[in-house]
Amino acid sequence: MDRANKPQPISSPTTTGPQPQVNTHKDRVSATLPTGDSVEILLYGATVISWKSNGKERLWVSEAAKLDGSKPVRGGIPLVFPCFGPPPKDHATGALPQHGFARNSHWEYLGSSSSESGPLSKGGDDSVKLDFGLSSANLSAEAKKAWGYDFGLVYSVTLGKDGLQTMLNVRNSGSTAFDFQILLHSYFSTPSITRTAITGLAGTSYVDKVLNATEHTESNTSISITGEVDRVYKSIPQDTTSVLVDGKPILDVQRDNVRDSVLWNPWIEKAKGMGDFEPKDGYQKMVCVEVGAVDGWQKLEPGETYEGGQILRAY
Ligand SMILES: O=P(O)(O)OC[C@H]1O[C@@H](O)[C@H](O)[C@@H](O)[C@@H]1O
Repeated sequence: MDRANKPQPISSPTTTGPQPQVNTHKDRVSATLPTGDSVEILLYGATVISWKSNGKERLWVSEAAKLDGSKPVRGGIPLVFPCFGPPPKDHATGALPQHGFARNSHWEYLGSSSSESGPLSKGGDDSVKLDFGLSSANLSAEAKKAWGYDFGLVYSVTLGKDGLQTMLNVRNSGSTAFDFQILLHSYFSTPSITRTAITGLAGTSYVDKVLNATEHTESNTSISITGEVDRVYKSIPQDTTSVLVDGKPILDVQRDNVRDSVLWNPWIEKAKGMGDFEPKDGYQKMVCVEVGAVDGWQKLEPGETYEGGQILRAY
């Protein structure tokens, strides 16, 4: 599929040269580059549960997160598909749980491809791409009953020396068109929420779920988080949303073929209400910037594919 404005990939994996290290375990896959940067993905939900760059963990995962497949992971990068939030009851996704079934389905590891174009000291662009698949054929009976379309998802997680790319490819493999939404529900780690700001959303309209889903326009070039935040920014003109600490960027989140983003921090009361959110003051150490296509629905005709995702760059 050709896309206008397709960002440069973080590196281009080839099949030649020595391979970065990939380890597969019963319930997860991890990869490490010669730089020491690493990524770990749980097969349950194809949830990225760790991304280390320059020696630092960049994702926040609750200490009480369930990693045993009993519920979606509270932290990392859960995948939201085919509906975001509680689905409208009169929609084809209406019988699905909040955020759909992708984050609580068992995905298949499809394999890896990697590259090493030169020594790191000379700027080699080592990268490794890990692919995960989920299709209607291996969906739980419950999810199948609630959303009976034929589909194939391939989720590609590419770790490069310059960042992490996560892309979801959706294919309609049936004979009926379907509507869907996607969202990469990334929980980023920050040393202190009071020192954190978000940029790259100015001038964008958003739905504020904390204020009865009313619509507003973002007037701040730099957004501080001083209480519960749950906003859906729509059709964002800028490509990149950044997380800053003490005024300096620690992370860029670049949208690829998706135009919306959710900004979420549960703050004190909501964190208290979530059994799997620990420590309770952990809201001070995380912020969710969730890129996706959640304003309205994407429609896929039989045989069509859609691809969208993000490139994360850490500083
Ligand atoms: O508790 P869940 O289902 O993981 O959802 C967490 C949050 O996810 C965000 O994407 C939603 O905008 C919030 O409304 C929601 O509370």
